[in-house]
Amino acid sequence: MTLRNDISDIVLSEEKIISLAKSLGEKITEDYKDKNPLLVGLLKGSIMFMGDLIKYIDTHVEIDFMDVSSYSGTKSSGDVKIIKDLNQSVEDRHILFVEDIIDTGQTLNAIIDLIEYRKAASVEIVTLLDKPANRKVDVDVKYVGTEIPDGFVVGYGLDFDEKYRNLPYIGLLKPEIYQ
Ligand SMILES: O=P(O)(O)OC[C@H]1O[C@H](OP(=O)(O)OP(=O)(O)O)[C@H](O)[C@@H]1O
Ligand code: HPA
Ligand SMILES: [Mg+2]
Repeated sequence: MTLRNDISDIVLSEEKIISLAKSLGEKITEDYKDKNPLLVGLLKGSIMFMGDLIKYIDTHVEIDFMDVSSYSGTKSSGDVKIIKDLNQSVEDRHILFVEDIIDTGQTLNAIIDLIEYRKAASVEIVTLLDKPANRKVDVDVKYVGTEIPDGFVVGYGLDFDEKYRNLPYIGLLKPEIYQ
């Protein structure tokens, strides 16, 4: 048995992910020229997307990470825990959050309030995946790779119970794996 056996459909191939990262990177390059933005990846899901995205940004950027978590299995507890905070001040910095997926919206909603309170010059979000069907709180997302329908996806950083992050594509997890 391979990991592929647990996936019913490939939602985004490796090639498609790279082409989305490239077009998002080009837009970000235009919008952030000479602003030296701080790209903040939310661990752990954003690891692969951060790595690919920054290759296509052709202006100076800095990167940092926050570790936040609210999921147990396929369900958000709604309680967003900060496990690791930023290593630096965001005051007067242009902050761009880098996310793998926006689902209920609760993770970013909680973190954006905190970063605005810390007096960032601007705060925007880039996400590879947007799953609007499941939204519980509104989040204003400036850069979206692609929208996906409802269903629990894994791979390319996204997990189910810490597994499947290492798949090089985004796949729909078979319901029998988590039910
Ligand atoms: O919009 P939401 O419903 O809040 O879901 C999105 C968040 O959930 C996942 O993180 P998770 O809490 O599973 O932590 P992880 O990145 O370490 O897997 C994902 O990586 C996003 O950060
Ligand atoms: O569909 C998903 N898959 C993995 N992690 C997630 N976190 C929010 N939604 C998802
Ligand atoms: Mg997770």
